[in-house]
Amino acid sequence: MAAEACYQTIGTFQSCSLQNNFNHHQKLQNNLLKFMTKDFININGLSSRGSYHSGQRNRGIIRSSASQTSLVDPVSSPSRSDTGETNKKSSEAALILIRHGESLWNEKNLFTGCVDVPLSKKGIDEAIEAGKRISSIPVDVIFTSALIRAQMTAMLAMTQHRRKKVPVFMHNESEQARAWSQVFSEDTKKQSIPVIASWQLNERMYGELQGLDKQETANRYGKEQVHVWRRSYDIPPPNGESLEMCAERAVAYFRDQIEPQLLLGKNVMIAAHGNSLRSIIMYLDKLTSQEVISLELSTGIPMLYILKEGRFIRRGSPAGPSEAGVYAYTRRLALYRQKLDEMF
Ligand SMILES: O=C(O)[C@H](O)COP(=O)(O)O
Repeated sequence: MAAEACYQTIGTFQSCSLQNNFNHHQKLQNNLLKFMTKDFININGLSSRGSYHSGQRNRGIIRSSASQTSLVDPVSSPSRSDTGETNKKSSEAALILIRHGESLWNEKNLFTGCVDVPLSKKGIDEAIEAGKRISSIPVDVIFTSALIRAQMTAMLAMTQHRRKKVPVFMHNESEQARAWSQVFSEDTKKQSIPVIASWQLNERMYGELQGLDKQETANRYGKEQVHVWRRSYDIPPPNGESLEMCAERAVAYFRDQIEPQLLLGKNVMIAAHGNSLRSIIMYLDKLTSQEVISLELSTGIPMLYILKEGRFIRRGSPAGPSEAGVYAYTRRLALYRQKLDEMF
């Protein structure tokens, strides 16, 4: 089916009120799954410049190797961990990436890097809005950085989640921390989402630029030099990290600690930073070092991937809590959302 007609089908699907018109929804859902096994339209996802921005509808077709065969085969059950099943290897999992909301130093246009500053009021609002946009997508475990702006973003976003599980920070920094933060109720554990903070997901360390005003720095060193420090792949700022160096730690952590969770069928949210996420997206989308330098991430915009049989398929950014189109991406997400509608 032509992409345009498929897009219109999604549009019709979105106009369907999921709560009270299940039969119509089911019929549309089946039709849509049929259509979307061929071409996938990236809704609100990558713009032509390779950036993720809110509210941008992109009718471009993104063909990934997986979507050229079947989009995502319907799976029988919603999130396995929701059904209490053991950690059996699953063929599919959702991955949500969110760059932290605006920080107080973003607001002042200061280089931040690994300096630990909180969100601004706007950043708090962005985090809550991001939470609304992913409120019906399953989350079984959250990874974040050691920096408060990413941690605040994760926690604020989860206040909007419909499943109402409680994110619980894991404290493994010492034996005593682990012992003193234990939970002794299996039921309570089932109603919790572990949050794991690691420095490997921190923003790139900006060295001697940290705390400097970006405009003043351009005035002092020249616009071109600052652009090279900010957006080259392998040239670090003075005594700081290059994107390549940031990618070495962030991608290694993703592959060692996060990807195994996804392969077990766990649905994951990562709340992190512009450059640590750019390096992870470089890995997920198999971007070259040339392609990644033009990738920009807005603060607080969630991005959805589906891991399907070992392949990451980009799904773009859910436009809003009622974005039925997101759930058309895979039957499993649609079933999860239907289960939430029944539960709450
Ligand atoms: O650390 C910072 O200053 C920002 O979060 C990211 O800055 P950049 O967009 O200049 O890499």
